Amino acid sequence: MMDSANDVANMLNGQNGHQNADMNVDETQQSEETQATQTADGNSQPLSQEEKESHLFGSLHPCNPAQQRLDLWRTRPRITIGRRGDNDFVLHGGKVSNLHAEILWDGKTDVSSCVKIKDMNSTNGTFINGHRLERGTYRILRQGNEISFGSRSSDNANDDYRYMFYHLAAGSPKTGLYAHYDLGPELGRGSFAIVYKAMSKTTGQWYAVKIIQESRRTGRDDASNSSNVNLQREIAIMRQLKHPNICELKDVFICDNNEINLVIELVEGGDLLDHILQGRVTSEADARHITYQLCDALAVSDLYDADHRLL
Ligand SMILES: Nc1ncnc2c1ncn2[C@@H]1O[C@H](COP(=O)(O)OP(=O)(O)OP(=O)(O)O)[C@@H](O)[C@H]1O
Repeated sequence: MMDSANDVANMLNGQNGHQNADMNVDETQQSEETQATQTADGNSQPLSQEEKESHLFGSLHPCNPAQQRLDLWRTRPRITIGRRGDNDFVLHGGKVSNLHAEILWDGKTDVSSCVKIKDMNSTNGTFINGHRLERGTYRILRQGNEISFGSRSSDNANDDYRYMFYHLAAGSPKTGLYAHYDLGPELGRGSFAIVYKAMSKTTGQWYAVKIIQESRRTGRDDASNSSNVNLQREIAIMRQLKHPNICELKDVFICDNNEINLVIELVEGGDLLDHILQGRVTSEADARHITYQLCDALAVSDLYDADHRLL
């Protein structure tokens, strides 16, 4: 059982060479030297940060320099946090409840890896990015979320138990969508897909990523040969479609779990339907202009015999 945040940090420094925010330069250098792998010719090579942290599913980095970094070990997928001594992490703040929150990891080490936090009916609340969780409820913890155990009091700087969450279980992806794109907020949902705003890691340019689940598209979990052939055909057609009123397909990723990720041109400004419902199409001339653009795009897609539902 880990007794306190300090004990955990000390243990990590001693046994695993993990660095605290307040570790001095000499100690840091020494820790990097001791964390080396032996190559065949006897030379040692420093471990990458990812290798050094391969025993962790996440870590909590304090915003308050008086606090220690909290490392979340893979061997302990359920971690309790609170003021009482029997918690995995003991935080002594006046606004921290005896049992304040728990953090749960689903044990996965690929991009589907998920970490969640539960507020354990704390008196002063658990906050994610400044928003208080309802007592006893859960949230998914995402990379970069700020977690606060109890609200920060303005008159006592030490009573600041805010931490930045790092999700380490999945490592950095080497292939697939997540190797090339960082996903941003959800843009919307359709019958088959959830669409996210996404940024190319190489160019910094924004796109829309349509994540299509096989089960939503075909009603089955496994991809049949015929549905795969149809999909490949549709993708081939979409790649060829070039029209100012059709979002250009930039990239396609087909995952092992039959999920399909389409990276397409981002169109900002919202849905046409919302536009109409909000009364922003006011004149016949507006309606004519929109209808013309729709028909023009459909005419081009018809030339390729494309499936309009996928467009
Ligand atoms: N290229 C894009 N740029 C910006 N937002 C998009 C883009 N594509 C889709 N969206 C948003 O995502 C939502 C879902 O899109 P999707 O294409 O999956 O479904 P749909 O065409 O709206 O509905 P259905 O699947 O029922 O035909 C859209 O309503 C829109 O808000």
